[in-house]
Amino acid sequence: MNKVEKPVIVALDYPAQAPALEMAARLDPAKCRVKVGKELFTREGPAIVEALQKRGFDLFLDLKFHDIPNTVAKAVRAAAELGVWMVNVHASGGRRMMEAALNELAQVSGNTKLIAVTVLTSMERSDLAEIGLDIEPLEQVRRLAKLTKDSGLDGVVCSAQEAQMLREEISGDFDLVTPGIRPAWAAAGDQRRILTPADAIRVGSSYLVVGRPITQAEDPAQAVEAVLSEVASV
Ligand SMILES: O=C(O)c1cc(=O)[nH]c(=O)n1[C@@H]1O[C@H](COP(=O)(O)O)[C@@H](O)[C@H]1O
Repeated sequence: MNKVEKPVIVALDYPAQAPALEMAARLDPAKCRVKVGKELFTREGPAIVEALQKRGFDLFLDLKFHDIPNTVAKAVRAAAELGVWMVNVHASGGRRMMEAALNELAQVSGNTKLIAVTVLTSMERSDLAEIGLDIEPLEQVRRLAKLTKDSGLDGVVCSAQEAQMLREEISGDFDLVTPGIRPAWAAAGDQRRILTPADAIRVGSSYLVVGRPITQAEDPAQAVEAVLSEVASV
Protein backbone atom coordinates (compact mmCIF):
# COMPACT_ATOMS: atom_id res chain seq x y z
CA MET A 1 0.00 0.00 0.00
CA ASN A 2 1.29 3.44 -0.90
CA LYS A 3 -1.10 5.77 0.83
CA VAL A 4 -0.31 9.45 0.41
CA GLU A 5 -1.82 12.60 1.78
CA LYS A 6 -4.66 13.97 -0.38
CA PRO A 7 -4.63 11.28 -3.09
CA VAL A 8 -7.44 12.75 -5.20
CA ILE A 9 -6.50 15.01 -8.12
CA VAL A 10 -9.55 16.56 -9.77
CA ALA A 11 -9.06 17.08 -13.53
CA LEU A 12 -10.34 20.57 -14.33
CA ASP A 13 -10.99 19.88 -18.00
CA TYR A 14 -12.68 23.16 -18.91
CA PRO A 15 -12.30 25.43 -21.94
CA ALA A 16 -11.86 28.64 -19.96
CA GLN A 17 -11.13 30.18 -16.59
CA ALA A 18 -14.72 30.96 -15.50
CA PRO A 19 -16.13 27.40 -15.41
CA ALA A 20 -12.84 26.07 -13.99
CA LEU A 21 -12.96 28.54 -11.12
CA GLU A 22 -16.67 27.88 -10.58
CA MET A 23 -15.86 24.20 -10.12
CA ALA A 24 -12.86 25.01 -7.90
CA ALA A 25 -15.15 27.10 -5.69
CA ARG A 26 -17.20 23.97 -5.04
CA LEU A 27 -14.12 21.98 -3.98
CA ASP A 28 -12.08 22.07 -0.78
CA PRO A 29 -8.29 22.45 -1.24
CA ALA A 30 -7.83 20.59 2.06
CA LYS A 31 -9.52 17.53 0.51
CA CYS A 32 -8.19 17.37 -3.06
CA ARG A 33 -5.64 18.68 -5.52
CA VAL A 34 -6.44 19.93 -9.04
CA LYS A 35 -5.06 19.30 -12.52
CA VAL A 36 -4.87 21.87 -15.31
CA GLY A 37 -4.27 20.51 -18.79
CA LYS A 38 -3.46 21.71 -22.27
CA GLU A 39 -6.79 23.25 -23.28
CA LEU A 40 -7.30 25.38 -20.18
CA PHE A 41 -3.64 26.41 -19.94
CA THR A 42 -3.38 27.25 -23.64
CA ARG A 43 -6.39 29.53 -23.37
CA GLU A 44 -5.74 31.12 -20.00
CA GLY A 45 -2.00 30.76 -19.36
CA PRO A 46 -0.35 31.26 -15.96
CA ALA A 47 -3.33 33.33 -14.73
CA ILE A 48 -5.41 30.19 -14.16
CA VAL A 49 -2.53 28.57 -12.26
CA GLU A 50 -2.17 31.62 -10.04
CA ALA A 51 -5.93 31.91 -9.45
CA LEU A 52 -6.18 28.28 -8.32
CA GLN A 53 -3.08 28.51 -6.15
CA LYS A 54 -4.48 31.64 -4.51
CA ARG A 55 -7.47 29.55 -3.49
CA GLY A 56 -5.10 27.13 -1.78
CA PHE A 57 -4.96 24.29 -4.30
CA ASP A 58 -1.91 22.16 -5.04
CA LEU A 59 -1.78 22.17 -8.82
CA PHE A 60 -0.68 19.49 -11.26
CA LEU A 61 0.24 21.24 -14.53
CA ASP A 62 -0.43 18.47 -17.03
CA LEU A 63 1.28 19.71 -20.20
CA LYS A 64 3.12 16.46 -21.04
CA PHE A 65 6.24 18.07 -22.46
CA HIS A 66 8.05 16.14 -25.20
CA ASP A 67 10.89 17.81 -27.14
CA ILE A 68 14.68 18.02 -27.23
CA PRO A 69 16.29 17.97 -23.77
CA ASN A 70 17.09 21.69 -23.57
CA THR A 71 13.59 22.79 -24.60
CA VAL A 72 11.86 20.45 -22.17
CA ALA A 73 14.22 21.39 -19.34
CA LYS A 74 13.43 25.10 -19.79
CA ALA A 75 9.69 24.42 -19.98
CA VAL A 76 9.84 22.37 -16.76
CA ARG A 77 11.75 25.21 -15.16
CA ALA A 78 9.05 27.69 -16.21
CA ALA A 79 6.40 25.43 -14.65
CA ALA A 80 8.37 25.08 -11.43
CA GLU A 81 8.79 28.85 -11.26
CA LEU A 82 4.98 29.11 -11.28
CA GLY A 83 5.16 27.10 -8.06
CA VAL A 84 3.15 24.12 -9.30
CA TRP A 85 3.03 20.99 -7.16
CA MET A 86 3.56 18.60 -10.08
CA VAL A 87 4.51 18.78 -13.77
CA ASN A 88 4.98 16.08 -16.37
CA VAL A 89 6.87 15.05 -19.51
CA HIS A 90 6.58 12.09 -21.89
CA ALA A 91 8.93 9.29 -20.84
CA SER A 92 9.34 8.42 -24.53
CA GLY A 93 11.38 11.64 -24.83
CA GLY A 94 14.16 9.51 -23.38
CA ARG A 95 16.70 9.49 -20.57
CA ARG A 96 18.65 12.58 -21.63
CA MET A 97 15.47 14.63 -21.86
CA MET A 98 14.26 13.50 -18.43
CA GLU A 99 17.65 14.01 -16.77
CA ALA A 100 17.98 17.49 -18.29
CA ALA A 101 14.55 18.38 -16.92
CA LEU A 102 15.45 17.06 -13.48
CA ASN A 103 18.75 18.99 -13.43
CA GLU A 104 16.97 22.19 -14.36
CA LEU A 105 14.37 21.58 -11.67
CA ALA A 106 17.12 21.22 -9.08
CA GLN A 107 18.10 24.83 -9.75
CA VAL A 108 14.65 26.18 -8.85
CA SER A 109 13.59 26.60 -5.25
CA GLY A 110 10.50 24.71 -4.12
CA ASN A 111 9.77 21.05 -4.53
CA THR A 112 7.82 20.57 -7.71
CA LYS A 113 7.37 16.88 -8.48
CA LEU A 114 8.42 15.72 -11.93
CA ILE A 115 6.68 12.68 -13.37
CA ALA A 116 6.54 11.04 -16.79
CA VAL A 117 3.69 9.71 -18.90
CA THR A 118 4.27 6.10 -19.98
CA VAL A 119 1.61 4.92 -22.46
CA LEU A 120 -1.60 6.96 -22.69
CA THR A 121 -4.67 5.11 -21.47
CA SER A 122 -6.25 5.76 -24.87
CA MET A 123 -3.63 3.66 -26.69
CA GLU A 124 -3.99 -0.01 -27.51
CA ARG A 125 -1.63 -2.54 -28.99
CA SER A 126 -2.66 -1.61 -32.57
CA ASP A 127 -1.84 2.06 -31.93
CA LEU A 128 1.63 1.11 -30.70
CA ALA A 129 2.17 -1.13 -33.76
CA GLU A 130 1.38 1.82 -36.05
CA ILE A 131 4.16 3.86 -34.48
CA GLY A 132 6.63 1.01 -34.83
CA LEU A 133 6.30 -0.56 -31.39
CA ASP A 134 5.32 -4.17 -31.88
CA ILE A 135 4.76 -4.93 -28.19
CA GLU A 136 1.99 -5.04 -25.63
CA PRO A 137 1.16 -1.71 -23.96
CA LEU A 138 1.94 -3.33 -20.58
CA GLU A 139 5.47 -4.14 -21.74
CA GLN A 140 6.02 -0.61 -23.03
CA VAL A 141 4.74 0.80 -19.73
CA ARG A 142 7.20 -1.45 -17.88
CA ARG A 143 10.13 -0.24 -20.00
CA LEU A 144 9.26 3.44 -19.77
CA ALA A 145 8.56 3.32 -16.05
CA LYS A 146 11.95 1.68 -15.40
CA LEU A 147 13.65 4.32 -17.55
CA THR A 148 11.80 7.04 -15.64
CA LYS A 149 12.90 5.60 -12.31
CA ASP A 150 16.51 5.24 -13.53
CA SER A 151 16.42 8.86 -14.70
CA GLY A 152 15.58 9.93 -11.14
CA LEU A 153 12.04 11.26 -11.61
CA ASP A 154 9.38 11.08 -8.91
CA GLY A 155 7.00 8.75 -10.70
CA VAL A 156 4.83 8.00 -13.70
CA VAL A 157 1.34 8.48 -15.09
CA CYS A 158 -0.08 5.08 -16.01
CA SER A 159 -3.31 3.16 -15.99
CA ALA A 160 -4.22 1.72 -12.58
CA GLN A 161 -4.36 -1.62 -14.36
CA GLU A 162 -0.58 -1.45 -14.66
CA ALA A 163 0.03 -0.37 -11.08
CA GLN A 164 0.42 -3.83 -9.57
CA MET A 165 3.01 -4.88 -12.14
CA LEU A 166 4.96 -1.64 -11.55
CA ARG A 167 4.89 -2.06 -7.76
CA GLU A 168 6.33 -5.56 -8.20
CA GLU A 169 9.08 -4.39 -10.57
CA ILE A 170 10.06 -1.00 -9.19
CA SER A 171 11.04 -0.69 -5.57
CA GLY A 172 11.28 2.39 -3.39
CA ASP A 173 9.51 5.69 -3.44
CA PHE A 174 7.81 6.07 -6.81
CA ASP A 175 4.51 7.85 -7.44
CA LEU A 176 1.96 6.08 -9.61
CA VAL A 177 -0.49 8.71 -10.84
CA THR A 178 -3.48 6.95 -12.34
CA PRO A 179 -6.37 8.28 -14.46
CA GLY A 180 -9.24 6.08 -15.66
CA ILE A 181 -10.78 5.97 -12.17
CA ARG A 182 -14.47 5.18 -11.95
CA PRO A 183 -16.33 4.74 -8.67
CA ALA A 184 -19.10 2.15 -8.94
CA TRP A 185 -21.71 4.97 -9.05
CA ALA A 186 -20.11 6.81 -12.02
CA ALA A 187 -20.43 6.29 -15.78
CA ALA A 188 -17.37 4.94 -17.58
CA GLY A 189 -17.84 7.39 -20.48
CA ASP A 190 -14.98 7.18 -22.98
CA GLN A 191 -12.54 5.59 -20.54
CA ARG A 192 -11.79 1.96 -21.31
CA ARG A 193 -9.33 0.55 -18.81
CA ILE A 194 -11.00 1.63 -15.58
CA LEU A 195 -10.68 0.74 -11.91
CA THR A 196 -12.61 1.87 -8.84
CA PRO A 197 -10.79 4.16 -6.37
CA ALA A 198 -10.51 1.37 -3.80
CA ASP A 199 -9.14 -1.13 -6.32
CA ALA A 200 -6.67 1.43 -7.70
CA ILE A 201 -5.26 2.08 -4.22
CA ARG A 202 -5.23 -1.65 -3.47
CA VAL A 203 -3.01 -2.37 -6.49
CA GLY A 204 -0.59 0.44 -5.69
CA SER A 205 -1.78 3.77 -7.12
CA SER A 206 -0.50 6.78 -5.21
CA TYR A 207 -2.67 9.50 -6.72
CA LEU A 208 -6.05 9.13 -8.45
CA VAL A 209 -6.80 11.51 -11.33
CA VAL A 210 -10.58 11.87 -11.40
CA GLY A 211 -12.44 14.15 -13.78
CA ARG A 212 -16.08 13.75 -14.74
CA PRO A 213 -17.20 11.52 -11.83
CA ILE A 214 -16.48 14.55 -9.63
CA THR A 215 -16.96 17.55 -11.95
CA GLN A 216 -20.27 16.29 -13.35
CA ALA A 217 -21.64 15.14 -10.00
CA GLU A 218 -24.56 17.08 -8.58
CA ASP A 219 -22.45 17.78 -5.50
CA PRO A 220 -18.73 17.68 -6.43
CA ALA A 221 -17.53 18.10 -2.83
CA GLN A 222 -19.65 15.17 -1.77
CA ALA A 223 -18.27 13.12 -4.69
CA VAL A 224 -14.72 13.86 -3.45
CA GLU A 225 -15.81 12.68 0.03
CA ALA A 226 -17.24 9.50 -1.47
CA VAL A 227 -13.97 8.75 -3.27
CA LEU A 228 -11.97 9.51 -0.11
CA SER A 229 -14.10 7.21 2.00
CA GLU A 230 -13.62 4.42 -0.55
CA VAL A 231 -9.87 5.00 -0.35
CA ALA A 232 -9.96 5.05 3.46
CA SER A 233 -11.71 1.67 3.48
CA VAL A 234 -8.73 -0.04 1.83
O1 LIG B 1 -2.24 12.59 -18.06
C1 LIG B 1 -3.44 12.39 -17.76
O2 LIG B 1 -3.95 12.99 -16.82
C2 LIG B 1 -4.17 11.34 -18.49
C3 LIG B 1 -3.38 10.36 -19.07
C4 LIG B 1 -4.00 9.24 -19.64
O3 LIG B 1 -3.31 8.32 -20.11
N1 LIG B 1 -5.37 9.15 -19.62
C5 LIG B 1 -6.17 10.15 -19.09
O4 LIG B 1 -7.41 9.99 -19.07
N2 LIG B 1 -5.56 11.27 -18.57
C6 LIG B 1 -6.39 12.41 -18.06
O5 LIG B 1 -7.11 12.03 -16.91
C7 LIG B 1 -8.35 12.75 -16.86
C8 LIG B 1 -9.45 11.75 -16.74
O6 LIG B 1 -10.70 12.39 -16.70
P1 LIG B 1 -12.06 11.57 -16.52
O7 LIG B 1 -12.07 10.48 -17.58
O8 LIG B 1 -13.14 12.61 -16.74
O9 LIG B 1 -12.04 11.02 -15.12
C9 LIG B 1 -8.41 13.64 -18.12
O10 LIG B 1 -7.94 14.94 -17.77
C10 LIG B 1 -7.43 12.96 -19.05
O11 LIG B 1 -6.84 13.88 -19.93
